Parts: sequence; C-alpha cells; structure tokens
Amino acid sequence: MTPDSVLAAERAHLHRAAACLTGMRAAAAAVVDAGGDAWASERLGAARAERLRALAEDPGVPAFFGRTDGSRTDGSRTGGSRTDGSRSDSQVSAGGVETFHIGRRHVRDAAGEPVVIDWRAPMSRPFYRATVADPQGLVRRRRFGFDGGELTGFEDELLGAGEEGGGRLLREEIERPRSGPMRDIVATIQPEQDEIVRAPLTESVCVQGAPGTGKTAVGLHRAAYLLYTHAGQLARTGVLVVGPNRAFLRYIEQVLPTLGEVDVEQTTVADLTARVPVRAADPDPVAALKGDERMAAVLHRALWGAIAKPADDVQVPLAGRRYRVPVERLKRYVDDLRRRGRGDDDQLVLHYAAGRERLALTLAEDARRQKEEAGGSPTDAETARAARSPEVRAFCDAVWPARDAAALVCELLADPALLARAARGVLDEAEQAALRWPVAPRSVRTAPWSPADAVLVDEVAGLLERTGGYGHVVVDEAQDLSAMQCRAIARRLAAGSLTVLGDLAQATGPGATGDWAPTLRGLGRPGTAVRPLTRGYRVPGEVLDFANRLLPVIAPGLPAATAVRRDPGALALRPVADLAGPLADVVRELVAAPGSVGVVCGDAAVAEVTAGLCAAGLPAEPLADDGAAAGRLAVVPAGLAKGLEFDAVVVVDPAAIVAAEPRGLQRLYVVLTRAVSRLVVLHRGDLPEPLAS
Ligand SMILES: Nc1ncnc2c1ncn2[C@@H]1O[C@H](COP(=O)(O)OP(=O)(O)OP(=O)(O)O)[C@@H](O)[C@H]1O
Repeated sequence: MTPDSVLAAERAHLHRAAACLTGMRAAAAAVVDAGGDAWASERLGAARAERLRALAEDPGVPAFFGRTDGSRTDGSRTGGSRTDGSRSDSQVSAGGVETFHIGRRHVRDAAGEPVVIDWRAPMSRPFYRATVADPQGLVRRRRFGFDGGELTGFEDELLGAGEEGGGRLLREEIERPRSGPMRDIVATIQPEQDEIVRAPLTESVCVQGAPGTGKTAVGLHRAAYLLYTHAGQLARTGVLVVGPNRAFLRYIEQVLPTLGEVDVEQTTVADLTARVPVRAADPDPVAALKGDERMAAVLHRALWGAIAKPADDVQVPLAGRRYRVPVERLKRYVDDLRRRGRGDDDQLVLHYAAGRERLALTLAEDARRQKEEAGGSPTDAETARAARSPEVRAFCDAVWPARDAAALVCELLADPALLARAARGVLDEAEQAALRWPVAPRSVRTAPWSPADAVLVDEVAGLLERTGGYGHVVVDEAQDLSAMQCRAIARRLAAGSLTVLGDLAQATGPGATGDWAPTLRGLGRPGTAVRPLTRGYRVPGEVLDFANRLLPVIAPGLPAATAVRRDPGALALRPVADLAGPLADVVRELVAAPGSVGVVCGDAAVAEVTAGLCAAGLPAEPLADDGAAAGRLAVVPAGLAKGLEFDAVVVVDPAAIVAAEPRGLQRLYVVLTRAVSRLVVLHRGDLPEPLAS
C-alpha cells in the first residue's frame, strides 16, 4: 500500500469509529429510566448521565491514536474480555494478521464488535511494551499524527522485521506548543512508564524520577488505569490525588477528565487538613520541628495522657435501681480501653472518642450484669439509657473528657506546662520553647494557625476518630512532605495502595531528608519499592546537562537523567548589567513564538518583574496559588514553579533565587528544568558556583 492509500484507509476507519461513538451515545441517551421507584430512577439517571459524560466526544480528540498488527496465532494477543477488546473479525486481514486500533476509550459498532480498543485494556499492552527485542506478538506498531482532529500522518515500526521507530511522533508530541493545562500522554507512554502505569492495584510504588521524566503524567495515567481495571472496587473506595499546591492542581486537573475519569478527588495537603483557618507562617526550623514525627508522640500523650484515674465508685442507674461500680473495677475498665488506644493501625486502634463511648457502655453493662445476677433481665434500651445517664456522663467527663482537636493543639501551643508534660523525654526545652506561641490566643479561631499547625490538628482529629480511607492514593512531589503530612495522607489510605511520585533532588521542604525511607514509613508503606525514571522527556539535553551540574551538590548519588532529545538552540545564558531592559527584549522575542512563556524569579521579585514587563507593553500576569489559570505569559514565583512547565522559560537572577532560602540550590534546579523548548538565564554577575564551572 502507498502511504496515501494507508492514510485514506485509516481516515475511513476514523470516520467509522466517530460514527460508532455517536451511535453509542445515542443508545446510551435512549436508555429509559426504568427504575421502579424514585430512588432507583435517580440512581439510573445518575449512571446514565455518567455514561453520557464518559462518551462525550471531545472535538479535536480523535477516536484512536495507534494501531497494532500481530499474528493471530500468538497467544499473547488473545484473551481480552468482550467489552475490552475481544477478537474482531472485521479487523483481521486476509494474511491472518490481527489489527487493533487503540484509543482513549472503547468504541464498538452496532453489532457489538470492537472498533477501537481502550488503551487500558489488556489487548493494548503490546502497543506500549513491544520492542524489537521483545515484539510481544506484534509485526507492526503504527502511531498516528493529527492536526486539530484530522489524521495527517503515521509512523510505522516493523517490529517483526527488527525495525524500531525513530520517535518522530514522540518528539512532535512533546514539542507541541502548550496553551494551558497539562495534556495526557496516552498516545506515547513509553515502556518504562507503562510498567508503572500498569503495576497491580495491590502494589504500592514509589517513583524517583528526575525532572520531566513523566512522573506526574505516569501517576495520573496509573489512576485512570486502576479505575478502569478495578472499576467496581475503586468506585466504592475512591481514588485521591494529592499535589503540592493549587496552582499545580489547576495545571494537572484536566488530565483525568480527558481520560474519561471525572470522579477522582484532586487536592492539596493543605486542603486535606484544613480544619483551622491558616493565617500565619512558621520560620523554617519551627515548621521542620512541627513536621517531625516526634510530634505524633507528643500529641498522642497530650490527648491520652489527660485521661484521669477514677477516684471513686460510681452509682449507675438502671431500670429504676442504682448499681455501684467499685473504683477498682473502674480503673481496670479505663486501663483496658486506654491500652486499645495504642498502635499505629488507624483501622484497628480504638479511637479516643469511641473509647469514651465504650467506657460509658462498659459501666452500663456492669450494672446490667449486676441486675442479671440478682435475677433481673434489663433490656438493651434500658442499658443504653443507663450509658447516657447523668451519673455515667459525669464520670466520663471527669475521667475521659470529650476533646476538640483544634482546642487541644491550641492549649498545647499556648501553655508551657501542658506542653512540657506532653513533650517530656521527646522534645528538649529549646524545642518546646520554639513551638510555643509568644502570646496566648484569645480563642481557638483567632489563634495564629500555620500550615504545620493545621497538620497537627488533623493528627489529633485522627486520634479522636477514624478517618475515611481511599482505595488508592497518588501523592505527587512527595519529596517535600513532612513526616506529619505523610501521616495525614496515610490516614486517608486505609487498606489501599499508594503511588508516590517525587525527586529527592527537588526537595525544598524544611524537613527534607534526602531519603525515601522516612517518607514511605510515614505514609504507612515502609516496604514500598523505589523505581527510578531517568529518561527526561520535557527538557532538551542542553538544558538538562546544564541543570545537572547542580546534582553532585544537591543530591549526591542520585542518577542524572538523560534527555530523549537535543536542540542546540535551547539554552541561552545571558550576563546582564541591569535586568529590566534585557528581560523585556527576551520576553518580547519569546512571546512572538506559539506556546506558553514562564518568567521565573524569586518570590519577592514577582511584583516588580510583572510591573516591568507590563510597562514594556507585554501582557504579563503573576501566577498565584489560588488555582486561577496561568496566562500565556506568566510571571512565576520560584516557590510555585515545581511541577509546572512552559514552552519557553526565562530564569531571572538565579543568584537571588538561591539566596532566598536554605535549599536555594534545589530551588534553582527546579526552575532550570521547567522549559520544554527554550531556556534563557539572565544573570547579574557570576552564575551560582556549580553552574559557573
Ligand atoms: N511518554 C511521553 N510522551 C509524551 N510526552 C511525555 C511523555 N512522558 C512525559 N511527557 C511530557 O514531559 C513533560 C514532563 O512530564 P511530567 O510533568 O509528568 O514530569 P515530572 O517527572 O513530573 O516532572 P517534574 O519532576 O518536573 O515535576 C510533560 O509535558 C509530559 O507531557
């Protein structure tokens, strides 16, 4: 076949797939809500709306992006389920070669035969994994090029004939100008990424990946894969994606919906733990201390240590009589329940509030036993009433008082004696002094809560009551999490599994350890295997090599990434005497090309840089951490750059970025690795040391 006739045939298949998708949509819309009652009907309606949403055709998103041709006799190519991709006779050619088109979602014709196979189905696996060395039954892999939904080209790899492709379409896909949020990578997931995407649900994974190796993309595609493969289980338990800040979430939030997954919760640790109004910031050493795992022990003692020893017998009223529970028995009941409050398994441990309820019930049951021994037979309702009696309540209030998480942390940070008692043997005096608020707040709500305090409040809330858990949690930029933040996430994990994504070389958090072990321990999955990703997709080789000069200083021992592509014009280092004029010139040139432009500067310089660019007639807008979309020309505070990317990046005054924080070189490494096509570094004086050499 000539290339033109191949294109014509593939376009015909594309039109057929689009028509079938329209047919599927019409069929789904025609389903009559046949529920027998209002509840069932509502449920059916919701399910139908969901299905319609999933089938909604995104204009410009073609029904398929790839194709596999394989021999029919090869065992590895059979065995997909009917809805995922059973063998389609309509796609078998005369030569016995079986063809599957791979797309974002399954499409079938009116007879139920597959026209496009969902990328997550088992039948699609060879499309992502096959190599010349291991063709997995494929003789050919075909990738398609599109322009605005129109099929414009294709790239074949004749794996059976030992011919692997040159990655032209991969490169085009990476370099396609960005116009806003992150895109999916389903068409070009690479084998080392696919292994992580398709790891079993029961397996937690930790991906240590250099900048631009696709960690975020892999984590999101893994969520979509798991939701497809374990739909029933995960629909019940849910999937949670945790990112570092709202700007980042805004950037990634469209990826899962474009993959057809609209019900994944995406949030930040700050939002996850937002139980108090945060209005203050801690100095780095204090934030590090509040994030230290020793705080868990302090809080545990502050809560459970305040349970008092029973001092007197209690008279429990039951069904018109009073029964005395002697103090010795009361002490034993309290001790037994306290013991059950120890332990780290949130699912098994007795929580404080439940312990209080249990204590009241235990007293009532003691009285019930006494009555039974005397020949009475009290009912369950009478026993429950006894547990709620003023006498039992008064005892519980005195011995096992009801507590509020925010109030407890507030008292602890405001009262040196309380803190000393809870922190004895755990924190030294200097550490206790560092934790204390200088002035006792007038109320819990007006206290100077910091983000790290909010995590402490969440920890106490987790001691009071069990936290609801998800079936799978994806944690991005995990290298920055404090031990206490890890615990907050672990509480939401229940029995589920984790995908942990991050790069130790990009750790800028105050408690960074340079080691995954404490993070994985804090997340409650200490045995998780760490898998490296070292092929850099985002950043051209020239830029990556430049940034990698920082590695021996910021993360000795960590393997440097190698870029999948090079571009001699990608990096420009410009020494300047004064920033304003040259910056406007550089930015003017960059915005003339299509795609996004990020001007990254120290957080303190954002207002000045934005004003300077605007004065030069350039439509610059500062990027804020409020979840608002970034403009095409964004002025990005270095502190918010993590995880983001732009087609062109200007790094303004790297020395100032380094000087602004203790882990400034790590921050510089982050900002130098945000560019897809061009990086310009404007510097006054010498470049920071490891870069100058
Ligand atoms: N297989 C792929 N095909 C096409 N593009 C890819 C592929 N893998 C990664 N990319 C692109 O490379 C860029 C970087 O991906 P991503 O943000 O997931 O990397 P990361 O490892 O999370 O980076 P960082 O450490 O900087 O946060 C994105 O534009 C992504 O779409």
